[in-house]
Parts: sequence; C-alpha cells; structure tokens
Amino acid sequence: MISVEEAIALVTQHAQAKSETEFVSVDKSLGKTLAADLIAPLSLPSFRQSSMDGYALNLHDSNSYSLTGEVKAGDASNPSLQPGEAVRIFTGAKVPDSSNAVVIQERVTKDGDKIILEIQSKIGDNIRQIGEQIAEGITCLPKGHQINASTIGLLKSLGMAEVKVKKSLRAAVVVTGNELVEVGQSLEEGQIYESNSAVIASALSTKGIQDITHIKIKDNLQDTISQLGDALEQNDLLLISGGISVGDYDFVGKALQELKVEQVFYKVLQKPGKPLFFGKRENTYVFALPGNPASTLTCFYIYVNLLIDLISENSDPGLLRVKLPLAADYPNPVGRALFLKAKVKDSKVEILDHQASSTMISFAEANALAYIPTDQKENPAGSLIETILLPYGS
Ligand SMILES: Nc1nc2c(c(=O)[nH]1)N[C@H]1C(S)=C(S)[C@@H](COP(=O)(O)OP(=O)(O)OC[C@H]3O[C@@H](n4cnc5c(N)ncnc54)[C@H](O)[C@@H]3O)O[C@H]1N2
Ligand code: MOO
Repeated sequence: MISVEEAIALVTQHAQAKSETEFVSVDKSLGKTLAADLIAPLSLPSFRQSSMDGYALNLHDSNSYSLTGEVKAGDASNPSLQPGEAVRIFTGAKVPDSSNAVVIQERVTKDGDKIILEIQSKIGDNIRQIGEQIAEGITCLPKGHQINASTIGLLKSLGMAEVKVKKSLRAAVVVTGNELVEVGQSLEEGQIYESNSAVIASALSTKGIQDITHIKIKDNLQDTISQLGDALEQNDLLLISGGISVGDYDFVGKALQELKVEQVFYKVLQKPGKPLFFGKRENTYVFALPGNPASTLTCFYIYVNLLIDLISENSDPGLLRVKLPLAADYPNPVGRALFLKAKVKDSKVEILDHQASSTMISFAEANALAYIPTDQKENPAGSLIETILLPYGS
C-alpha cells in the first residue's frame, strides 16, 4: 500500500495541464481559473470621485466659501467653480474639474448660501483620483488565479461581462450501490438515502464545475462495465463513489480493469479513504472514491481538488496547509495516516468528535482537516500539526 505522500506525488505526476480555454459569463465564473492575465480595460475610478459627503471646493485663502450648487452620485454635471466657491457633494459623486478638495460636512458650518470651514482643507483632500485603485492597462490579476466572490466584483466593476478561463472539465459523478435511494422516495428496510453525489457535485461547484452528468449504478458487473464505459467516452473526469472495496458486490475495480483504465494506484495507507483508486484512460482521469461519506469527501479534498487545480494550472494548487498547535492530546495508534475533521479556533486546532468514515456530522462542523502522518504516533497538546484549511471553513 502506498503512503499519502506517494499518492499525492502520483496525482501530481499524472496531471496534465489543459490548454483549452473558453470565455464564460462573469456570473458563471466562480471557482474557475483565469486563463490569461487580467488586464484592466478601464481605470478605476474612471473619474475623480468624492470619497465623503460634504462640499467640493475651489480652494482660496479664506475659510469662507459661497455655495453655488450640488452634485449627487451619478450626476454628469461639471459646474465651474471660481476660487472661494463650493458645491454640495456626496460620496461617489463626480468632483467638478474646477474643484481641488472636498471637505466633510461635519467640519463645516452652514450659514445661508455660505459655508465656513472649521479645518484647513488642502489640495486632494477626500478625492479619489482617476486610476487610484487600478490604472487602465495594468495587470490586476495573474493567469492561474482562481475566481472568487471578490474577483467577480472586480470584473464587474471593470465593466466585464465575460472572462477567459481554463475550459471546464466534463465531469461525471457515479454512485454505486443497491441500497441507495433518492431523497423524496420512501425508504425500505436496508436502504439509505443517497448523499454522496450531492456532496461531490457541491465540492465540484467550488472549482467552477457545474455541468455534471449524474449516473447511478446497481451492484451488477455488466451494468457497471456498460455505464462506466459510456461515461469514460464522454468525460474528462470520472468520480465514482462506492463499490471499490473487496466485497463480493464491489464491482468498480473489476469494471475499470475490464475497460482498460490504467491503474495509477489503488489503496493508500490513510484513514479515512483506504481503498482509493486513481487511474487514467487516454485523457480521462478516474477516481474511485471509497463510498463511506466522510471517506469520499476527504479523498475529494486531498486528491481530486489537487488534480483539478493542476489540470487548470491554478497558481496555488491544493488546499492551504498551515502548522497549528493541537488543542488536546491525540495519539495515532492506527498505523495509517489520519485526516481528522477539525476546527481551527483561537489559533489552535481542535480535533472533533465523530471521526468515523460513515458520518458527516463532524465534517459539517469542521473548517479544517488535521493531517497526522502514519509514524507520528504521539501527538501531545501543543505539538504542531499540519492543518489543511477547507474551502468554506467558518
Ligand atoms: N473486508 C474489508 N472490508 C472493507 C475494507 C477492507 O479493507 N476489508 N475497507 C473498508 C473501508 S476502509 C472502506 S472506506 C469501505 C469502502 O467501501 P466501498 O468503496 O466499496 O463502498 P461501499 O461498500 O459501496 O459503501 C461503503 C459505505 O458507504 C455507504 N455509501 C456508499 N455510497 C453512498 C452514497 N452514494 N451515499 C451515501 N452513502 C453511501 C454504503 O452504504 C456503505 O455503508 O469498505 C470497507 N470494507
Ligand atoms: O478508509 Mo475507510 O474510509 O477507513 O472507512
């Protein structure tokens, strides 16, 4: 059985960067990777803006100014001010070309159509200059950046409707098992509600992969071969849940062999997710994720997420890892590396209760996975533990 480190190295070695790119609507770009440097098509701000509610001045020697008008946010007007004149102005409004400072209203006494400044105002006060945030033509973000909510705000503020990204992988999510029933149907004895496909689809959507084919297979070798065969033809990435262990009705391994999927590795010395399979056929990558729900998601975060990042040439592949002190003792007598559902709190990592591979209760609460290598047996409180931060951790 290979180690976690060997498995990560093999995923890295087999990941081939995808050259195809596409333009997608900015509204649909969350999680995708920029395929080219983002060059600002305009300056931000594109006109001189007031950063405060107050008065725009044409400065002169006295503290007294005569008020000649008003400019609201969105107004295109450009009143001409002589030295000693002022207009009422609001945050975000265009500062008249003839004004060289804005004074906040709290520091002004109003007297009819005159204002008296209580402070000395100087050139440039409370004015956002053209291009102060971003100058037209500069590189705002490099190729390889994964688009997040702030990126979407930036793209919109630059007036962009579409963005060039790495072409999304065509992904199929396959669930296997006679016991699985879709939510909405009634449960018979021995059946459970199917949940892994929604977990995998949600995790894929954080990587900008929304267009997913869902496949459900009964525990039957012929059906498994035929449905996986079709999925291999039509997708870049196959994520199969369950049926990869050693039971008499676990047919995924046999089917993949029959379908000539080249095995890169099978079984990793880890808990959860020991019977993880990774392979490739032509340009299609295949992960058979152990069916226990927490095993499936752990393997997604550690291996699938990394593969997607590498294929899309994400400049920061894999989840962020930091070393943090353990909140309490956590010995590892298991002889496998552990990925533990954990919570980063007060600069410490706290291992949560309910670590069984079959339960999601601790995963739902976790904002990190604590990684304890196989040979790290004593883990006293305060020892530094590699902590993998989850994407939507609180
Ligand atoms: N004799 C051995 N038995 C098992 C071993 C072993 O080494 N020797 N390994 C165990 C480990 S570790 C794991 S992990 C599981 C993985 O098994 P499979 O990948 O074959 O998964 P299944 O048996 O199909 O399912 C496991 C478990 O998860 C539930 N499940 C499956 N799919 C879903 C789904 N889509 N939604 C919700 N829950 C699902 C399933 O009902 C089972 O309870 O094998 C151990 N066995
Ligand atoms: O590897 Mo399994 O995921 O321990 O339950």
